[in-house]
Amino acid sequence: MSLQVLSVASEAVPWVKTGGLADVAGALPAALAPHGVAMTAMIPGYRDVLGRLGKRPRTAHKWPDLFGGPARLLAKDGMLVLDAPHLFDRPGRPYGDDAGHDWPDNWRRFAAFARAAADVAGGAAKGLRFDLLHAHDWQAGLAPAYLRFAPVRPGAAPVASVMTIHNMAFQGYFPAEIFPQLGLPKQAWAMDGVEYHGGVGLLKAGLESASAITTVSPTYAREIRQPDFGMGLDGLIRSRAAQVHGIVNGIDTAEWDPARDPALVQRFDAASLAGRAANRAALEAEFGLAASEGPLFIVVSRLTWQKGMDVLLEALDHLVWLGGRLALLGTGDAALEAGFHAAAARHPGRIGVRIGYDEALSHRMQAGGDAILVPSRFEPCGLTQLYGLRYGCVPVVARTGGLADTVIDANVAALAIGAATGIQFDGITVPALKGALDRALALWHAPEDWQAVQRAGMAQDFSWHRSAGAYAALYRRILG
Ligand SMILES: Nc1ncnc2c1ncn2[C@@H]1O[C@H](COP(=O)(O)OP(=O)(O)O[C@H]2O[C@H](CO)[C@@H](O)[C@H](O)[C@H]2O)[C@@H](O)[C@H]1O
Repeated sequence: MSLQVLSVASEAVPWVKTGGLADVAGALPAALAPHGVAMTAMIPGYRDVLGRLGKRPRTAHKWPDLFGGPARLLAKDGMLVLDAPHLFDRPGRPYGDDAGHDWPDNWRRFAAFARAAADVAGGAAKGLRFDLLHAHDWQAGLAPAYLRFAPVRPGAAPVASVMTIHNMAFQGYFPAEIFPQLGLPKQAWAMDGVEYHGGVGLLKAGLESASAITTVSPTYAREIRQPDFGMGLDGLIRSRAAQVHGIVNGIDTAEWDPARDPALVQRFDAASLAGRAANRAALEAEFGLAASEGPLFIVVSRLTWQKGMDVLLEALDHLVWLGGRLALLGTGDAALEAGFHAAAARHPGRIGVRIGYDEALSHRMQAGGDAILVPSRFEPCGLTQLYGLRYGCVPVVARTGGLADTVIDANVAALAIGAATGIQFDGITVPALKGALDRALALWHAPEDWQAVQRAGMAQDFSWHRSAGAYAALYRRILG
């Protein structure tokens, strides 16, 4: 019989997405099915999600009072949605208002979500049975802690859990005053419980309590043992090193398939790379860029410090000087948004900027761009370089985290054996990035090498199959 796993995440495609977590949480259930794992995803009932649930979802469970109001568990198409209007039915975004301020009650919203998930995994909802709970990021971090410290059925065999870190920078840290309201027993207030630097750490609680920890690439799993990357939790990661696993993300190869993608002006594959030209011309028109002999770089990213966007800004004059152009799509820090607008004004026809979130445009950019820039300071896995590889858009990436694990640098040896798939550089500094751009231009001016790199990237298998198998094996190991 299949293993029954409850996946608990604050976002999942196609329902709600602010970043890569949604891609992964959305893809895992289908990816795990061939490995004998029946995964059910549980997400919060944000207003948009409820609006799109359609008619007559089944009510699978009710809580008369879940952290201050009634709540229901809705089941629809194999997915579970926590309908708790006092926590999730409001305008704005999943974690904050439209102006970008976090909701002040985020601790309560996600403690309730985690409590409900632990209840469901523990067998509270009639007809739903689970062998294991898989929690993603801080928003689900308390779920393993509830299973450990306050199970719905005290005395029953504890439900096993996995805690996945998609980004160590977001830890869900709240003041100590919330602790008495979490419904956890006193012994949970401990170094190896939820206490963290005198407050409550939601991700920390999950990392201490889960049966195993995963992160989304082997290199990041190693990096977070170091203070620079562990961001305060490196000691914990070192102490649990035997239970920490790096499993690289896959991508949805049906959604991201240049031979079938409905968003593209012209579809193509590795044998018909010339088909990219029409996509490139369309992209130039869309971004107001002048045609040129040089490569068209793209960026699809949150505009943040993590993504090295401040460093990129400082390298843009060099990029243009080299004969390159840039089309950028992203949202994030106001100062960075303003900086990219200013760069576009300084280099009309050379730099085009679109501030916003646009899924279809991101597909057109991967199809029409020549190279994608990912100069992240840290990157647990990264998905946009994987989309780039699949679309023949050569990744130029920092050698960190999942970027180090998924791109093969076009050094002389790798080029000689046809293995190179992109360009990597060390250290997120302006000179290092400029050096990478110099190398990209040199490769661009050797068209045979460039195309070999494109084709080698497109030949890689980044489907979920292997990684889903690794998750399935981990679940089985935990359950003995
Ligand atoms: N303006 C925009 N318009 C359209 N689409 C946009 C967009 N900005 C971003 N995206 C899309 O959002 C996703 C971002 O995923 P990433 O993995 O690159 O980073 P993120 O930091 O969000 O995820 C975290 O979790 C994921 C999943 O584990 C890790 O890969 C990653 O390293 C970690 O930081 C991609 O699908 C990208 O195409």
